[in-house]
Amino acid sequence: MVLADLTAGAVDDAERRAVLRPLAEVEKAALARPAAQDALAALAPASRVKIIAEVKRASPSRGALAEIPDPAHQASLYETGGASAISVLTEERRFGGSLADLEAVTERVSLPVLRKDFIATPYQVLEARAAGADLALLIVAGLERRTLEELHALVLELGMTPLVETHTADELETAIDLGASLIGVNARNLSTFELDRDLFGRLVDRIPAGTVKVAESAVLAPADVAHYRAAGADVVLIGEALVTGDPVATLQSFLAAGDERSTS
Ligand SMILES: O=P(O)(O)OC[C@@H](O)[C@@H](O)c1c[nH]c2ccccc12
Repeated sequence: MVLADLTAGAVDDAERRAVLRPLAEVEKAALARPAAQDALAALAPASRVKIIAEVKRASPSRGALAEIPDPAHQASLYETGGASAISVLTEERRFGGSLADLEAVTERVSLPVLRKDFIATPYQVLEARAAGADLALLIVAGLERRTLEELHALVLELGMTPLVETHTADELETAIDLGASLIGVNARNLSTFELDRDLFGRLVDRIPAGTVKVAESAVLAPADVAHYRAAGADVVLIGEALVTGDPVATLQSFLAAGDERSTS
């Protein structure tokens, strides 16, 4: 199973980092940071769709996407283009990211920043905060229930916002049980890499009012943003289209597409 491999690899890499930088040290750095931003407020439902713009060099399903020699510059273009938050892929093996990318981005932009990785240990959550992240991704499919609960609690304890990612009705139920305030539905199955752009629309009615709803992946054109917005997305998370095209112009056209009233 691919998701299990990705998670095992990410945990392995974190264990290697922990040899050089023990947990107590990272914890100290995490607690010394100024408070995390209120990402939930930044992503709250509004008259306009909001975008989490992702810094992403590659992916196992799409291969190499963009070099991104200066991730902080890329993120600052996202800020200029009207993004509401930034996502930084820190997984090294298949996505070509790093914690250094995350740190560079949090130093440069004033928007809330998400650590996008296969987080499965408290160490990785502490690393996220120590690097200045305001949000941390937790993928329901990749985690045992107890671990998910522990990590969710730790993210909150550190003042960050968990983005709880789901891909099935069962996973969504788990996210809701957890009390997640920010729930994502990923159109991409992380084990088969198949895409289902209509999944968000099929699951959205199960998400309780008061939860911020994020549609993740598969936005390549303005019409895809309009599609997710019409289905009820408060926020859309976009990577590939922003790293392969002009980030500012693309964001502006995507935000405008979200304004269009659906006729169906
Ligand atoms: O590049 P896209 O199709 O716009 O997708 C962005 C984002 O949703 C995707 O990178 C993603 C969603 N969930 C993840 C979990 C791990 C790694 C990556 C992801």
